[in-house]
Amino acid sequence: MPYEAELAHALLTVTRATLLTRRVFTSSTKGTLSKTDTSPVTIGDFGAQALIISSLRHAFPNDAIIAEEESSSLASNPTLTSEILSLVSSTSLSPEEEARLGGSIKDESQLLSLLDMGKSTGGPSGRVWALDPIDGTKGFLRGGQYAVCLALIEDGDVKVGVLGCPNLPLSDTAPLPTSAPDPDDASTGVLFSATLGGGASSRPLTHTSSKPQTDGVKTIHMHSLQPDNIPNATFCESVEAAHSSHSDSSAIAELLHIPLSQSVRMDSQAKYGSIARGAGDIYLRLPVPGKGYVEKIWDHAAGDLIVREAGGVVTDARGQNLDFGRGRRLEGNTGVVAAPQGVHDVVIKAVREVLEGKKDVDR
Ligand SMILES: Nc1ncnc2c1ncn2[C@@H]1O[C@H](COP(=O)(O)O)[C@@H](OP(=O)(O)O)[C@H]1O
Ligand SMILES: [Mg+2]
Ligand SMILES: [Mg+2]
Ligand SMILES: [Mg+2]
Repeated sequence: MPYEAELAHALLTVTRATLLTRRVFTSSTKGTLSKTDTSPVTIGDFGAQALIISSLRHAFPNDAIIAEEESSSLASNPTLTSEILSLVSSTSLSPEEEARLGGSIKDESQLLSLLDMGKSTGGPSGRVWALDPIDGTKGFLRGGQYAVCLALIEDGDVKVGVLGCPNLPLSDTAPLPTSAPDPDDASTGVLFSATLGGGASSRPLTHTSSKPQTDGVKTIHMHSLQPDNIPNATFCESVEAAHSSHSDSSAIAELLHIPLSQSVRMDSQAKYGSIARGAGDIYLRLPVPGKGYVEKIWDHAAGDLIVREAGGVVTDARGQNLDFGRGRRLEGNTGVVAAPQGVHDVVIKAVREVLEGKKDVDR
């Protein structure tokens, strides 16, 4: 299977990092800092990023890396740096698995330099890994959903995608969660993955060295929805109204005769994983008027491939494919609309009607 080695590595390194973030999630102090753009970052984000970059440098030393965080956000904070080092030093993987990932991080200076190895500018050619160590940091802090996200992009196309979603139900048939997860619940925690042309899968996040990662793997599919059934569809969107316009999504739902009670708000790329396994149908991310925000590739690369491999279509709000070959951001796109193949056209038509109807007013 093409990209077998990359997928196996991505699954293991995302597992190790997600288990680290789970330890921070359940701890009372998360070492939260505010970045220059006022968005939050925690010792969980830094720890997961350092561990994943360290393993990628070990296994694929010639590949470029684009990652969200950088050491300057730590603002030379020695207390937090040493907390992160102790966090990355404790592992629940076996010695063999640790060896596959290149082992642990030695000291603070190695930790800081690893954090800064994700500054590639990307572009249309070559191999680049896109890493979001915690997507949905606000959800992570609120006790909601978050995801550890890693994708391999080659010549602008996503070839491998893995999402670690520790707070989603393990069961593919469980409904979209609407309340805060119970981190002690053994039926919580799932990994989603896909390779281009190889389909999409889910598997339990619960990891012990005696339980290989091939245990419990299931192929996942989106619901096969047809236009007549759209009023029965569930849609999901960001919890944060600043990240996706809630008023536009309500107008679109109304146009499609989808009751608002069928909308679920959740943080992170857990939305992509959820619709890919049929625990929801449509993901809307609608540009907030007047902001001119350009989406980051690490917020979408893994989820885009997982949904497409599960039988869905992912485009921006104008119906264009997401273009991951334009650098660190999705410079050619605005918003995201993901839906099953049978209804994506109809959803885009409604999205365009609502967004273009207000074009002269506020965008
Ligand atoms: N104004 C904005 N519009 C859209 N997305 C935004 C945004 N400001 C921040 N984001 C992104 O939204 C991501 C979270 O998405 P969601 O709202 O679906 O959970 C954040 O990822 P991080 O949490 O990794 O920083 C961040 O990159
Ligand atoms: Mg962030
Ligand atoms: Mg993110
Ligand atoms: Mg993040």
